[in-house]
Amino acid sequence: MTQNLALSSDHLRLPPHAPGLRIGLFGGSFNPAHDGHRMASLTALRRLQLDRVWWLVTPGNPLKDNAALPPLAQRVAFGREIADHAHIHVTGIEARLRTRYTADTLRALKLRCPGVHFVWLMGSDNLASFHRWNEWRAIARMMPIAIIDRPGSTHSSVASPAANWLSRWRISESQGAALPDAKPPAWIFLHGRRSGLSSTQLREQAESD
Ligand SMILES: Nc1ncnc2c1ncn2[C@@H]1O[C@H](COP(=O)(O)OP(=O)(O)OP(=O)(O)O)[C@@H](O)[C@H]1O
Ligand SMILES: O=C(O)c1ccc[n+]([C@@H]2O[C@H](COP(=O)([O-])O)[C@@H](O)[C@H]2O)c1
Repeated sequence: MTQNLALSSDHLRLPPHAPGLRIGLFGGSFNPAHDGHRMASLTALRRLQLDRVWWLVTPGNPLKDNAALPPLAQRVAFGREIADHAHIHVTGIEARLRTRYTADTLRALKLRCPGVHFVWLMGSDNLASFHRWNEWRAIARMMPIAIIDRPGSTHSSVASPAANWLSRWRISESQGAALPDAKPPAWIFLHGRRSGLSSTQLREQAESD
């Protein structure tokens, strides 16, 4: 079988999609998934008027030590239990795409899903370190971005090098519904109900039990 056939859309088992749909892409280690991920997804669904959010459970964040990362299938299965929502699809698609860097994943998804209005979603802690990601400016040119506020990183994120570079393309929070149709670069910072939950905290709790 050729590489192309191996990577055909059917084989990739992408969640249902169609031209015109508005889909938020929420990448993460999900080690483990928690209610903060769910709350952030619900905020994005509502405020950006998305049709779906796909959780892209990474085989391994390229900037993290993944030696102790549980298997992808386990993190996806638990993610599905936590998400428990008709409009949130939890997938390990990066393993099937054989991509690790977000820029490569987004390029591959755009190619395979023509006409879909994708938005990259991330918590504010990730905006604070976004300038360390591979091809981060290219990511911002590929699709609109929505940042979801998270306790502990509100100020560091908006003062970060990436936020500084992106500042001229920031749209007002009241314009969330327009973001999925906006020509990138375009981004928004969503404030609202926040969750202080983190996977680190849950792993530490599990270790001390
Ligand atoms: N409580 C939260 N509120 C908003 N966004 C969150 C929250 N927790 C995680 N996120 C976002 O979800 C995405 C995936 O995060 P990840 O799976 O690394 O969870 P985490 O809790 O940050 O994990 P860890 O503590 O191991 O770093 C990231 O964009 C992250 O910013
Ligand atoms: O592409 C990169 O360089 C890159 C660097 C750091 C993180 N990411 C992605 O950011 C998402 C959040 O990662 P994490 O581990 O903070 O949940 C996840 O999809 C990672 O693959 C991507």
